[in-house]
This record gives sequence, structure tokens and C-alpha cells, in this order.
Amino acid sequence: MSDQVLLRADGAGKQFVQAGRPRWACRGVSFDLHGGEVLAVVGESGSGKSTLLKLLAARLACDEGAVSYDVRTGEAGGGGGLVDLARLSEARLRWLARTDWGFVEQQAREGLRMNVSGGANIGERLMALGARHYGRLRGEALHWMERVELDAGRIDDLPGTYSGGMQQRLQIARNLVTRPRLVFMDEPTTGLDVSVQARLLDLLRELVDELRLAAVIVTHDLAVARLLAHRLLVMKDGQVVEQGLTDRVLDDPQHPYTQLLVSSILT
Ligand SMILES: Nc1ncnc2c1ncn2[C@@H]1O[C@H](COP(=O)(O)OP(=O)(O)OP(=O)(O)O)[C@@H](O)[C@H]1O
Repeated sequence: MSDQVLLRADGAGKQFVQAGRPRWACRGVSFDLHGGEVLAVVGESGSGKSTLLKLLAARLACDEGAVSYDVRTGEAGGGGGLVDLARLSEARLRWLARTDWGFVEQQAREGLRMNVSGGANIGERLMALGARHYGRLRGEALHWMERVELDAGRIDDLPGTYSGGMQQRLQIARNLVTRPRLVFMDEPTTGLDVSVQARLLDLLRELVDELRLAAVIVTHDLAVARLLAHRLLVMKDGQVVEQGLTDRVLDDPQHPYTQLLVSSILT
């Protein structure tokens, strides 16, 4: 983990109108994420985890507070240092999302292009950055298929012919091909068979370590958080009720809600 702050949430909040009245989906969220650090966001359904992830990845704009990112010097036209995402143009945000960030959706289909081959899915981000050389694109696609343990012989097959676990691996490869520094993941293993989940988690842990990736992972599964995350952020009713090192929070939860969450998986 590095000393440098990569992503900062400073009182971030978002509200939606529900039944004709504004309601905060998440509010007052503050934390720093350092380079190479993995943060898991946990909490019950409806606690605001996905909304927070969308604020962090600039898929939604904050209604209160701010999210800042350490834009690399010379990249996206930035001059380096933490920049409020609200101050970046759409084009610069798109650039960040295609290069320095990844976003792994819970439903792999939402993060893949289902009408082009597995190899083309991996090459797409490189093409968006101007790569045109067929041999290089195919070489990169093969490399990443192997890296995520996909059968390279399936490179020309459509993702719809892959199993759920394979689609999730393909989505991960598609995101990592540009060597992002930060990956957002929304319940990346939910909905897969338990054995497939376990192998995917191992793979994610290896990739995160090897590539020194920073990640924000939304999960309702404390075992996923325990395995992958350095730090935990516990949400309830849109607010962060506890945050800290994963082992500390899970072994010695301070807030009654965290105590309930932890005890519910022990019983
Ligand atoms: N686009 C939207 N319009 C209106 N309300 C929304 C919208 N998105 C989320 N909400 C509301 O915001 C609150 C938080 O939802 P969110 O999806 O962030 O929770 P979550 O913790 O990710 O839940 P889950 O684990 O079920 O996905 C909920 O009350 C939800 O109904």
C-alpha cells in the first residue's frame, strides 16, 4: 500500500425522490483510499452501498460533499493531485473510466458487450486508446485470457456461450487490460456457485496483490470482505456507522449494528 491518497470521499451524499419526497440514499461518507488499498463496503440491502459506489466512480454526482481522485500527471489533461470529480468534464471522466479505473458489475452481462467475441471484449479498451495493430490486440487478449484462467481456445466465442464464472473472469480481464490503478466492484461473486465463487475470490486476491490494485468492493458477504479487504466501511440507512481495519472491525466490532452483522454470520 502506498502513502499517496488515490481517492477521497469528503462528506459525500446522494438523495433520490421517493414517494414524492427527497430521501438520502447515502450521506456524510468520508474516507481516504490509498494506492494499492482494498476497501470493502458492507451493510444490509438498501443501506446505500451501490449508490456510494456510483458516487465514487462518478456514475452519479454528489448532492452534498465531494469525491476527489488523484488524476495522473498528463492524463485526462490533468496536472496531478486530488481533483474534485465534479470539476472534471464528461470527456475527462470517460477517459478515467476507460483507462485508470475499472468497474466490475455484479451481472457480468452488464459489463460485457455480448455481441462481440471474448477477445474483442478484452481489446475494446485498448482500441478506445488508439491501439489498432491486430496482432498486438490479439496478443493482449490471449495474455489476459490466460491471466484470468480462461481457455484461450474460446477467444473467438461470444460471451453468451461462456458460463457465469467465465463471464465474470472475462469482465475482469476486460477491465484490467489498461492496467487501471483503481477498480470498483459491485458484488463481484454474488450469484455464482460456491466453488466458482471461491476460485474467483482467489483470483481476485492474486490480481489485486500482483498488480497493486486499489479497489472498492461492495459486498453483503463478510467472508469476501475478510479475504480481500484491508479496510471495511459498514453502512446502515445510508450512513457509515463504523470503519477500520478489516480484522479489527470483524474481530472487535464496536457499533451495535456491526456486532449484529458479525454475529449473524457466526450463528
Ligand atoms: N435511482 C434511484 N431512484 C430512487 N431511489 C433509489 C435509486 N437508487 C437507489 N435508490 C434508493 O436508495 C437507497 C439505497 O439503495 P442502494 O441500492 O444504494 O442500496 P444497497 O445497499 O446497494 O442495496 P442492495 O444491497 O440491495 O443493492 C434505497 O432506499 C433505494 O431504494
